[in-house]
Amino acid sequence: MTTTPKTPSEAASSRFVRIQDGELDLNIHYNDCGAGSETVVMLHGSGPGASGWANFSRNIEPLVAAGYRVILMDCPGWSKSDSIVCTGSRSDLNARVLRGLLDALDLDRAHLIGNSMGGHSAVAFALANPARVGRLVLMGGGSGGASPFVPMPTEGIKLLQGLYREPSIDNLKKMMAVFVYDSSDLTEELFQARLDNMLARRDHLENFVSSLAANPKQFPDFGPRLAEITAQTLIVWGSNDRFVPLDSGLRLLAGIPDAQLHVFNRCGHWAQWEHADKFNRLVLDFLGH
Ligand SMILES: O=C(O)/C=C/C(=O)/C=C/C=C(\O)C(=O)O
Repeated sequence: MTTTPKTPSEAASSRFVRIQDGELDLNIHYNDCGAGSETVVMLHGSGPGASGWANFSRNIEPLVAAGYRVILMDCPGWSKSDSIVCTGSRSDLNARVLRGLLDALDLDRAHLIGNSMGGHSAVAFALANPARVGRLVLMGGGSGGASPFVPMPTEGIKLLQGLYREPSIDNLKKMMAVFVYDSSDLTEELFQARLDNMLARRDHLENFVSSLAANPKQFPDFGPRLAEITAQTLIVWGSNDRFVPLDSGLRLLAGIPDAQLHVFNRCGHWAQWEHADKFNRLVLDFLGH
C-alpha cells in the first residue's frame, strides 16, 4: 500500500540559513516540505506582507503529495528573512540568495516556480546558473520592462507602493481589490493575516520604500537576454492582471525559446491562488507527474 506524503505545518517546516556571499551576509528564512529526488523552489511576489507560505498556500500540498520536495524561500526583505535596502537589481539579489540556499542544502538543481517578483528572480537565477535549473514556471512576472499598452507603473503597482508608504487596512483592501479578479473570495481572515505580517516587520516596509527611492527600477528588463534561457518554461498569466499586464507574458513567450503560455480568463495577478486546482494540475503535468 502506498501512502501519500503529508505536508507539514508552517512552524514544523520553518528553517533558517545564513547566506554569506561577497558583501551579503543575511539570515534567510525558508520552509522545507516533503521529500523526493526532485526539488521545487517557490519564490513569492513583492507585495507588503508576502511570504512563500502565504503566496503558495494552495499549491504546496499537491506538489508534496506528488512526491516533490518543496522549498519556499522568503526573499531578503520579506517575512522572517533579514531586511535589506536594495539599491541595484532586486531580481539578481534574490537569485544570489537562492544560489546560496541551494548550495547550503547541497542541491545541484531545482525546478523554480516564481510569482511576480519571484518570476523575475527565477529568470535572473536561470540566466546566471543555467545548469542548476530544471523547469521554470513563471506567473505574472519573469522580467521587468515597460508595457507598450498599459500606463506604467500600473494601477496595481501604484497601490502596492502606496501600501508600503502607508500600511493601513484601508490601503491593503484597496490593493487587494485590484490584485485578484473576484475580490469576493478575499476573507477578513486573509486581510488580517496579511496586515499582521506587514506590521510585524516595519523594517521591511521602510527598507522597501528606501530601496525604491534609491532605485525605482528594482526589476531590470531581461528582454534582450531571454533567448539564453535553455530551461523548458511554462508561463501562466491572468488576462485581468492589473499589476503586471499580459503583454509582459507575451514578451516572455516571444523571448524564451522553449516556452508555452497558459492564460486564465477571470484571473488577476494571483493565478496560483485564483485558479489553484487548474494551476496545480498544469504544473504537475508540466513537471512530469
Ligand atoms: O513590480 C513588479 O514587477 C512586481 C510586482 C510584484 O511582485 C507584486 C507581487 C505581489 C504579490 O504577489 C503579493 O502577494 O503581494
